[in-house]
This record gives sequence, C-alpha cells and structure tokens, in this order.
Amino acid sequence: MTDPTPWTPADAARWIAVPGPDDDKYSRGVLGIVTGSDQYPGAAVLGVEAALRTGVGMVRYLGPRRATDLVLHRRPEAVASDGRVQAWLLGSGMDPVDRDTTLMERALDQGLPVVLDGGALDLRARARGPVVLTPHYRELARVLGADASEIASDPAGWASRASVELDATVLLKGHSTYVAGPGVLLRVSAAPAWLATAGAGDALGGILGALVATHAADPDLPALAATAALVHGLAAERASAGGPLTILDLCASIPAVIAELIS
Ligand SMILES: NC(=O)C1=CN([C@@H]2O[C@H](COP(=O)(O)OP(=O)(O)OC[C@H]3O[C@@H](n4cnc5c(N)ncnc54)[C@H](O)[C@@H]3O)[C@@H](O)[C@H]2O)[C@@H](O)CC1
Ligand SMILES: Nc1ncnc2c1ncn2[C@@H]1O[C@H](COP(=O)(O)OP(=O)(O)O)[C@@H](O)[C@H]1O
Repeated sequence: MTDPTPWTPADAARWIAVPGPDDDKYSRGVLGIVTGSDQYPGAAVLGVEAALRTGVGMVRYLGPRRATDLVLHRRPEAVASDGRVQAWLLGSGMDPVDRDTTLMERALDQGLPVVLDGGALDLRARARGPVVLTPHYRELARVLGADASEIASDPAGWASRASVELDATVLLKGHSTYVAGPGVLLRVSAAPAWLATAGAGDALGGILGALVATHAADPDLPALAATAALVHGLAAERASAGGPLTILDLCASIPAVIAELIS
C-alpha cells in the first residue's frame, strides 16, 4: 500500500464552491439531511448548523418531530419539507433499529451522491449513486465485522481495505483522519485532540454534506471528504485556541476558516 498523501489547505481551497453573481439558492446546491432521532435530536441540530455554516443553497431537513422542532428553533433557514435535492446526508444520531428506513431507501434510490454516517453506515449496498462513509474505528469494525483495535493500529490500511470492500469512499475518523477512494489515500491531521468530544462527528457530516451538495454535478468524493476533514479540523483549532471547545463554537468558526482558505 502507498503512503497516505497529506491534504493541505491549498488542496482544500480548490474544493470550496464560491457563488457568483448568477447563482441562486438552487444553482448552488440543495442538501437533504435525514439525521437525528428522538434519542439523539442534538445530532440533527449540529449537522444542519455545520452544513449551513459551510455554505449551501438550501438544507432540507427531514426527521422526527422533536428533532425537527429543535432544528428549526436553532436554524429557521432550514426547510423541513421534502423536495428536490442534489445530495443526501443520512444517519448521524440514529440507531439502526430506530430509523425511518423507508425514507432513507427512497433517498438512496435517487442515484444522488450520499454521505452515510452513524446509523446509516449499513445501508451502503442500497445506494444507487456514489457513496462516502464516515465511520469511526468502532463503527468501521461493525460494518466490516473486524476488530476495532486492529483498525486503530492501522487506520490507513483499514481505510483502504474498507474502500475496496465497500466500493465507496471511506473517511475514517480519528486524531488523523484517513480518506480512501479508488487509487487514492489521503491523510488529514489538522485537528487538536480537544476535538475528541461528543457531537464532533455530527458536525463533520454536515460540513461534508454541504461540500458534496455544492459539487454534486461532478463529485470527487475523496477530495471533498478530505476537504471536509480539513475545514472541520481548522475550525476546531480556531474554536479551541489551545483549550476546550464546544461543537457549536466549532460551527461558528467554519465561515472564517473557509474565507481564509479561499483568500
Ligand atoms: N448530540 C448527539 O445527539 C450525539 C449523538 N450521538 C449518537 O450516539 C450514538 C452512539 O455513538 P457512539 O459514537 O458513541 O458509538 P460507539 O460505537 O462509539 O459506542 C457504542 C456504545 O458503547 C458505549 N461506550 C463505548 N465506550 C464507552 C466508554 N468509554 N464509556 C462508556 N460507554 C462507552 C456507549 O454506550 C456507546 O453508546 C450514535 O447514534 C451517535 O449518532 C453521538 O454522535 C454523540 C453526540
Ligand atoms: N484525539 C483526537 N484528535 C483530533 N480529532 C479527533 C480525536 N478524536 C476524535 N477526533 C475527531 O472528532 C470527530 C469525532 O467523531 P465521532 O467519533 O463520530 O463522534 P460523535 O459521534 O460523538 O459525533 C471526528 O471528526 C474525529 O476525527
């Protein structure tokens, strides 16, 4: 296996879709989000918040009543109705036994690019479009029927193996994040260890979903996934400033990180 290639801010800058004077909300891209549950409604709030902060024409959020209420309370910009989208983010904050599988399968049937997280990681085979999965070590172990400690001891190798086995782009989360796709293995090491806090992955899903929706015509999923991890890590660094951080503070730092990347 080849050594992972470090993904740099200069690489990431090429994957930020900057709107022009002729753009409108639909031409920029619409992200459909099916995340959260009665048990974990906060994950839905964090993913929507992160997607909007990353920049996207519109977020459509579809989820249980309580999660929808919390999302709209925090972000009235989100549209809580079904409709056309350019990409999907599915599964953060969801237990596979407690999800709206019909809604997810309808999304997966559309052949659009899709980000699968948390409780939707097992739905890879149902997707008809390009897929990026965003597991942490224990989640990847469950998906592959492997041992989590083996994955932790060789994350780059397991990300590559998983990408081949699942025929998908795999973003394997950790202190360094590895992104594997066909013939490519990227490493992102931008994040402080303070980022190891609940909800961090939900925000990453939102950032990646927004980047995919704004490049849906020609989604280079490994490049977009590595860019998401880099933006996430830099936003964490900014929110942390050497100390602890909260995920809403991370989200609030995303616009400045993106402005600096494209400056
Ligand atoms: N704000 C939110 O609503 C959040 C929701 N989350 C959801 O929480 C669920 C579980 O996700 P995880 O990433 O934790 O799943 P993991 O696969 O890491 O862990 C599974 C379970 O193992 C147990 N466990 C593991 N390590 C433990 C430890 N050191 N001490 C105590 N218990 C431990 C916990 O009961 C945990 O639920 C997912 O559905 C996820 O989406 C998390 O994303 C955290 C934030
Ligand atoms: N020690 C660490 N240093 C830097 N980043 C980390 C560390 N541990 C976890 N992360 C990052 O934090 C996020 C955690 O995501 P995840 O495990 O899905 O958490 P959650 O389910 O609580 O949201 C990932 O982006 C991961 O790369």
